[in-house]
Amino acid sequence: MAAIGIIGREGRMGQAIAAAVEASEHKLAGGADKGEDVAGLADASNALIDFSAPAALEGNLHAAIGAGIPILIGTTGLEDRHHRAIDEAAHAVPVLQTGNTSLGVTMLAKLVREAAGALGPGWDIEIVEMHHRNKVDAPSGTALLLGEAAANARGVDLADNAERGRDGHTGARGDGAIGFASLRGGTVAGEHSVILAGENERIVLSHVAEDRALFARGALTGAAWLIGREPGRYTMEDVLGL
Ligand SMILES: NC(=O)C1=CN([C@@H]2O[C@H](COP(=O)(O)OP(=O)(O)OC[C@H]3O[C@@H](n4cnc5c(N)ncnc54)[C@H](OP(=O)(O)O)[C@@H]3O)[C@@H](O)[C@H]2O)C=CC1
Ligand SMILES: O=C(O)C1=N[C@H](C(=O)O)C[C@H](O)C1
Repeated sequence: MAAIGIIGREGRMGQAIAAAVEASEHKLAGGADKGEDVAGLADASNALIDFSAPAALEGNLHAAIGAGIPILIGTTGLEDRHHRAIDEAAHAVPVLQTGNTSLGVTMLAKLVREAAGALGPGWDIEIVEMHHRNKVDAPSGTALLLGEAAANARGVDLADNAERGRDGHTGARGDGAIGFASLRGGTVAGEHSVILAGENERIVLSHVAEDRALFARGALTGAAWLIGREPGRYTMEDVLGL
């Protein structure tokens, strides 16, 4: 049994994770929200789960390092500097950062990698996502994760090939571009489609999250898996053995 600390405890995901902990063999060490004592929470926990905001990331990593415990980061909207901070922290403690903790999306990313690699850049890739009206970042972390999978399979940098937020007279899509489109509305937990468009045919690979409890269970599985590991940066593929 592990004591789990939740950063962003009062948020939508924080509440779902607390419910997942309640239903598991593990126990809740406590939670922290904006302005609260993350270092103290870390000292009382065997692992931290962070679903809060990018601005909180560096402090949360320091708290995990200070307590010598692993941290799973589900927060999205991260920038390059955040990823550098995660890489640095992973020298000291086990860290898992992912835009999506579900088994289904982890599998989808593998399928995207395989399809994008086999079909080559002649097939255009567009990634469409829809989320609830309160989501604050776009494209979603999952869309970017799927875009990374496609770019890796093609041996290119996503940053150099992404087309985000098209509007107005954009001109034709670039050769080898990976396009993103974001829809927001209602209570949608998370829907992602990766469209591979060739000559007169399309492949559409999709994932539908029916309830955010799914992400909460995945986050708890991941955090528990990290306990006792060597310092390093891990993925959901490592956790799920995919
Ligand atoms: N990886 C995955 O599988 C998933 C990732 N997510 C991501 O998780 C994050 C949270 O999503 P969601 O729960 O819907 O968002 P919410 O806005 O509902 O919750 C965020 C929580 O974090 C708190 N918070 C904000 N800033 C800080 C801070 N500096 N320190 C500590 N706590 C803080 C907020 O408090 P306050 O309201 O006071 O600001 C709030 O309680 C988002 O980035 C989202 O994209 C979501 C689902 C799945
Ligand atoms: O904010 C959300 O709700 C979600 N965020 C994650 C993302 O940005 O991909 C994962 C999930 O789709 C729900």
